[in-house]
Amino acid sequence: MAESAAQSPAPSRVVRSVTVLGAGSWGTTFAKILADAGRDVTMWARRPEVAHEITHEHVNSGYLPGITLPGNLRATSDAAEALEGADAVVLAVPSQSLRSNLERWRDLLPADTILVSLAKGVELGTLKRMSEVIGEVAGVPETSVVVVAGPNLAKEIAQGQPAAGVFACGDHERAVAVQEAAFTGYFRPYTNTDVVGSELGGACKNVIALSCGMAAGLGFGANTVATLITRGLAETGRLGVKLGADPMTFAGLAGVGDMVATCASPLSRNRTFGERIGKGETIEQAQQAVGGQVAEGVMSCRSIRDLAHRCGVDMPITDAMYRVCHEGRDPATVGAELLGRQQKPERM
Ligand SMILES: NC(=O)C1=CN([C@@H]2O[C@H](COP(=O)(O)OP(=O)(O)OC[C@H]3O[C@@H](n4cnc5c(N)ncnc54)[C@H](O)[C@@H]3O)[C@@H](O)[C@H]2O)C=CC1
Ligand SMILES: O=C(CO)COP(=O)(O)O
Repeated sequence: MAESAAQSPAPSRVVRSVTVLGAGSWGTTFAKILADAGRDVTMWARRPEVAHEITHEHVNSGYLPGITLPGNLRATSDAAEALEGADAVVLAVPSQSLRSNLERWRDLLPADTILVSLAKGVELGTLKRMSEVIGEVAGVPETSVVVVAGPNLAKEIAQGQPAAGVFACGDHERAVAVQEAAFTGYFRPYTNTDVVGSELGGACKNVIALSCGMAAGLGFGANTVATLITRGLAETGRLGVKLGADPMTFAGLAGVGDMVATCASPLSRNRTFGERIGKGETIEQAQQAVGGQVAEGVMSCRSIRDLAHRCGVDMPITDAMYRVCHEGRDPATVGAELLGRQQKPERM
């Protein structure tokens, strides 16, 4: 059968060895996917004891308790050793620390390696998307960065539960090469050329997941959550379109897919954080509830709000999350204000 134009062609670039920089929940899970797909994978962990545990005991007990990692997955806390000869380098640290980490790694990156971003956020201050930060720091075109997005709660994928992701890149050949490298029986990656939409989908849904968690914590049910998901998608789409995204991306894995998974799952750190706040806990208590891991939406509600203001885009739910997380406002009062805004048509 002739190959249809819609199918991904066989990659002309082949990714054999991959370095994953960051040994948190998604970094370790993504490394497991690549190792299960037969790649030669080395992880970098900040703490030597974490690297030792991954290599010798095949577990990362702090981030993925109960998960056995493949025997061909090894880790080191020496970034130079981890990066040597990598065909692709996966950046798996939180978005607000990506710049400072990458500045340390920049001179160690192999020439023409494929840079892959797992981070879902918008940088505070610069208001840049992660591929823009990576392009700037690494001195490569931002269009060469492969962005991973979609409904990918780490724990479920680490357990081998079926899921799909989307690998977005302006250079289709690079996206296809990473797609091929991460294709396993349980994880199905698609490609997309809309990097702006894919990155904004991933960053904005964390903020909306905070709001869904708060609604649940306040005792509200499925209608409230569905309303927040749908209107959250509407404000994400408004920002995305203003910044050049394809609106159809928000109907895909990076949009509605990730929005539904994160807003509905008790595994989501953002939703959990929001739920604790809704139940009356402080920011510090909510932070403890996510076990020291990063709930990206807490910082992203500020950067995305600033980006929306700069673009003249109305993002009322994001604005509400900013008021709760950064101005100490009461979630019930902010929720009532959100509901009582000037009435308007659904689509405008
Ligand atoms: N966990 C998940 O299910 C998913 C996470 N993501 C995104 O992937 C990115 C990484 O997430 P996770 O691996 O889950 O994060 P995590 O909080 O589980 O781990 C972060 C890792 O980065 C390292 N790190 C280096 N510098 C750091 C710093 N300054 N502050 C904090 N940690 C630092 C930590 O040691 C740790 O190994 C985030 O942007 C997240 O939104 C995306 C999809 C799924
Ligand atoms: O991005 C994620 C799922 O796609 C993970 O969400 P949390 O960071 O809220 O756990």
